[in-house]
Amino acid sequence: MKTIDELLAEGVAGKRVFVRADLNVPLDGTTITDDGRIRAVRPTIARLAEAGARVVVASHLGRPKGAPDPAFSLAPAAARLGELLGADVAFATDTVGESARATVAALTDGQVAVLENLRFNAGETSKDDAERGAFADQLAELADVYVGDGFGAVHRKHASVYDLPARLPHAAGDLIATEVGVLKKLTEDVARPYAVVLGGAKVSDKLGVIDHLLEKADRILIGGGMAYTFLKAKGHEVGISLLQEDQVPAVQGYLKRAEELGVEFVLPVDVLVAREFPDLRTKAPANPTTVAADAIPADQEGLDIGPRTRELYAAKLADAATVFWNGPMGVFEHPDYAEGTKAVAQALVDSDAFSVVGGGDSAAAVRILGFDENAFGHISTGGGASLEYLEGKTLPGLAALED
Ligand SMILES: Nc1ncnc2c1ncn2[C@@H]1O[C@H](COP(=O)(O)OP(=O)(O)O)[C@@H](O)[C@H]1O
Ligand SMILES: O=C(OP(=O)(O)O)[C@H](O)COP(=O)(O)O
Repeated sequence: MKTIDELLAEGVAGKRVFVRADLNVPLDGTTITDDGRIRAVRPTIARLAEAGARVVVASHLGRPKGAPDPAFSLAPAAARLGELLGADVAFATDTVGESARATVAALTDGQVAVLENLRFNAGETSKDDAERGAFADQLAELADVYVGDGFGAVHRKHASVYDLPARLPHAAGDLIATEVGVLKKLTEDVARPYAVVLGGAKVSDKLGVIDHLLEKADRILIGGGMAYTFLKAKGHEVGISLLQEDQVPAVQGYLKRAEELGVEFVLPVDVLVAREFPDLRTKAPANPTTVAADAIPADQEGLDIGPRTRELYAAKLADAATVFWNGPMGVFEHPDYAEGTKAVAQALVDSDAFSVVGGGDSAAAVRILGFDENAFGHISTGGGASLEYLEGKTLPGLAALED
């Protein structure tokens, strides 16, 4: 892959450089609750701008349905990027339309613009090659050079990630270079015991990676929304908790194979439950109750691991030499459900293990809950992306950057 250093050596002054970033930051209304992903890509954008490029930054935010939706606007992220760069950042109110074309045409050397959310266009995520290609053609008109630096999205075969770099001279940004450098070590030479902690809400996306992790990890700890499909697979009722019913047979297969391979699966022994999902805006008290993991009431939802599970997980992480963690243990955005995630973060801080925390929300959780980023081996901007990298899969957004 061509690096930013090589690109700068060739000269970018006056060129329109398209930077595919991952500015998918957590928002409370229009307030960014954690700007880690913007800070992570800032150096690449700054270096290009300082070298006189006309930088066109593009990203997705959330999962809008292929049409404009103000709740998923990138305007707050563009404003924050401007603050971090200490420069005016222009914002196009569409992605490939009149506003984008005019905004890019008005850029002078060294200036930065952000386009509106790529996923406001159905072509971005389409499974149809022609539809994605047509959108990539429109994006290609806005740039002379492509820089891939949205590590969190490199596992997505999307127009801006996969099809666009095929249409323009391309290079990998500094963030992708750093992320791949750290994760590569975990695939080559991992100190044991190697523990993997999985949680979060993107259950269907991430259950599949377990199949491969069984070959790599010594211990797999399951929490967050992921836990309930496992508890169901063990024959327990999970009430109205997040459940991937169609994956239950696959999970039963993982549990069986783990036993055969001598991989230890650690599941919650107790959970915090409530009748309703908490209000994340008002943070009104949720008054959860603690129940055994095999006694979740039919009308209640599991929203965090319980106190006995916190202790169990801390003990299972204490003697690990390597830990990879993706996915919060509970709905950490609400204080009543943050203790499980805090306990795992604290266990990593306390242990001597080399720890990698990956994922937009997991990385945000660690910072929002007050932990020092430097207490972890590496905080990755990608959850699904790093899991699929560790799985050994060819990631579309990395393959597309090869020479
Ligand atoms: N038991 C649960 N039920 C529903 N959502 C959960 C549960 N536990 C955690 N979550 C949610 O998971 C989200 C993060 O999941 P995910 O996107 O998979 O992680 P990451 O961004 O770190 O890869 C958080 O917003 C959190 O509130
Ligand atoms: O947040 C992201 O991934 P992550 O939650 O796995 O870290 C990326 O921005 C990718 O988003 P997507 O999972 O909607 O494609």
